Amino acid sequence: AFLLVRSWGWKKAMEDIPGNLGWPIVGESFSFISEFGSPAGICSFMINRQKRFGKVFKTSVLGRLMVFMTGSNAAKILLTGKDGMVSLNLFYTGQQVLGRSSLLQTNGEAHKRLRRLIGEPLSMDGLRKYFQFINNLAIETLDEWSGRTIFVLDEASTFTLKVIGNMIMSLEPKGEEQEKFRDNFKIISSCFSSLPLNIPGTAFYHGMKARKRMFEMLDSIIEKRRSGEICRQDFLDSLIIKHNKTGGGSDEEKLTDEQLKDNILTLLIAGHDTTTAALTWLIKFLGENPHVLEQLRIEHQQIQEHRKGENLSWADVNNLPYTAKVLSETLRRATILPWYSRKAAQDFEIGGYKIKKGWSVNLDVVSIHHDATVFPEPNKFDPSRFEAPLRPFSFLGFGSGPRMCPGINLAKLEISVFIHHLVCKYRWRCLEKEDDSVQPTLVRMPKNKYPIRVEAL
Ligand code: HEM
Repeated sequence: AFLLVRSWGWKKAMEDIPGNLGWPIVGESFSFISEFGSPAGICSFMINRQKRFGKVFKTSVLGRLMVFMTGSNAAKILLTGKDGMVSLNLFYTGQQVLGRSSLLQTNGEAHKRLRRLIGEPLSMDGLRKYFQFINNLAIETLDEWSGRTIFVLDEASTFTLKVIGNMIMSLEPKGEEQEKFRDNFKIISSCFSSLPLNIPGTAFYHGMKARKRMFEMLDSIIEKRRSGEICRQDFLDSLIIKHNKTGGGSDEEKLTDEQLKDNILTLLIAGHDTTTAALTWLIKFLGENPHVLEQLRIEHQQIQEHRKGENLSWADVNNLPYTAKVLSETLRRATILPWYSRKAAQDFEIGGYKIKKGWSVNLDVVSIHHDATVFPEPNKFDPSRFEAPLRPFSFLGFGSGPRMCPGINLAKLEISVFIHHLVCKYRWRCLEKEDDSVQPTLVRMPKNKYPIRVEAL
């Protein structure tokens, strides 16, 4: 009765917001699910409603009343608004998969504390020790591409999973443990956007089973680390040694086993698909824009000439101005996370619209990244847009504010190293005609997985 009364009250409060709340209870869930599979993927639902109602509209999906809005003012309020005004909004499946202690499900002081603990090993200093592993893995991976036809998306996925598996828990890139880790991770990741039906046969059911297996694997690794049987200087060790509840020191800085495991899974999920998608789009955009590829190649070949055949160094990777612009333009043009979702924790107002506590508010980032007043000819791939400083909140590739991506340095490192070896040693041609269709997933990725034929230069 409470839910019905509340829902009726909200519907009334939403009267001034354009849009359609669909059928009672199910709302517009069926359209949302069916439009997922269209060429524009998850964005299709939003774009179609914007055509009918404008950039601000309401809807109801999977039992949630939602408002979509866009613009730098809305971005500023939603992403950096005063403490406790909004929280991150995950669908039920995401909440169950990541666990209640996940960074994505904590707010306020608890969130700040977790960010601090996680942020340390992901800082530039903390990442330095993984550079050699990433460099060697990029060289090996690309060696295997040469003379073959490959799907970039699949290969990028294997590369980024090996990097993050090694960084977090020193997993070897080959072998039985890597295979098991990969299989479980794939099942968990694909259930993330599935329907919340936990019954045998469904993706969600398989995902939760795979999560259990992944946690058993983590338990056994944590046990070995604690007993001193194995000691590695990786992400897991840094959290176990400094922050585990069984160790000494103040409890303020400690993590329970549940927090440890939920957050390792959170980093895997949040860091894998995003970096895979970014690397794949970047290679695709380079293939479609030969003049950008040429300019990028010059930046990387200059490093090679300068080092006279010696390997890429840590200092080189941190000084790649054109590569940084190419990555930003990739994230703008592809906008791999099309909207950032928040739940109002109190009543507030944006652009004259009254938002009530409990509503979901989605910030449409696609429109922000394609605003022709900031990015003329928005569909053109042009890294020179990032030469001059941009208006605040006009580029949100890694988000902004307290929830800004903590994996930004790792993502940039992986992508820069990989691209260095790719453009210095190889050329490639796409085996299909240009197509911007995307997969039916939350993170936007090319539908055709970008099939290419690779040759040594
Ligand atoms: C190119 C690759 C990546 C992109 C484009 C990306 C993008 C983003 C964006 C836009 C957000 C903020 C979303 C929001 O405000 O709702 C975010 C948050 C997050 N990202 Fe990334 N990310 C990338 C790589 C990574 C990596 C490698 C990791 C981990 C190792 C990671 C971990 C996270 C986590 C844990 C959050 C949540 C932060 C919080 O709630 O405080 N990301 N990412």
